[in-house]
Amino acid sequence: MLQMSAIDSYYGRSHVLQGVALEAPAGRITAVLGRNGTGKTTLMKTIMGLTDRMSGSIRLDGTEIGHEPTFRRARAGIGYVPQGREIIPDFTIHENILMGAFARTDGRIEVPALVPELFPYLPENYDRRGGVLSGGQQQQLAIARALAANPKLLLLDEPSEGIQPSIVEEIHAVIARLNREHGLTVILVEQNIDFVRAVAHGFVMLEKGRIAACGPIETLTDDLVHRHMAV
Ligand SMILES: Nc1ncnc2c1ncn2[C@@H]1O[C@H](COP(=O)(O)OP(=O)(O)OP(=O)(O)O)[C@@H](O)[C@H]1O
Repeated sequence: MLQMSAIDSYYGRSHVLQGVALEAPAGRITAVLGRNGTGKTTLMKTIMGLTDRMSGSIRLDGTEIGHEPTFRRARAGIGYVPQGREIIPDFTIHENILMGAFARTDGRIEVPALVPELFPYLPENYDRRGGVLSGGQQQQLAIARALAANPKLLLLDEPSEGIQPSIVEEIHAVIARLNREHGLTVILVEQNIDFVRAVAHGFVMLEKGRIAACGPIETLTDDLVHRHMAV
């Protein structure tokens, strides 16, 4: 589905990703791991075209998209749930979800059928403003907004960050369902190794902007986790 090779990515003069390669096969969950500040969010932003500059190749189903503007990447089928969620606080739940639908190519500005099924809270509270929701509700909303674009590849940047544990489990269950029942390909930045081992098929481990290790999830050893993730 997505193949990145020889990726260098920059913010101004800051050279963050250095020679990164990643393969996210269709129908699979690929986890992006590593310590804070090592470039995980930059990797997601690079896929969306949101860093200042990059070189290298990003192919989506064989088509080079690495030099396309962000909106074309969204239209090509990449949904993005950013770190911190970036909900528009003054927009209602309904309006926030519909924002995602503008990336659809068929012009259907509507809430996808999947949303009430996965997140019943959202349609029951369409008129509430995004800014008054809890962290967990905002995360649900951010995922619903990404789904409204009908993506084939979903990028999730630390979806459990800053959310109370009981809600984290719900979010994790939704991610597993989106992949297993709905066939969505996922790239997931996640610190919870137990969850990663339970749902992911493959991983890349970043260290200071480079790939320190990658492979099938069975090869994510405790040693690798301790070496590259322990503080
Ligand atoms: N907008 C920016 N301008 C300049 N440097 C940035 C910018 N955003 C991030 N960086 C730098 O790039 C490096 C990688 O940051 P990034 O946010 O990708 O890491 P991360 O692995 O996602 O960390 P975290 O888990 O804390 O989110 C860090 O050194 C950070 O300071």
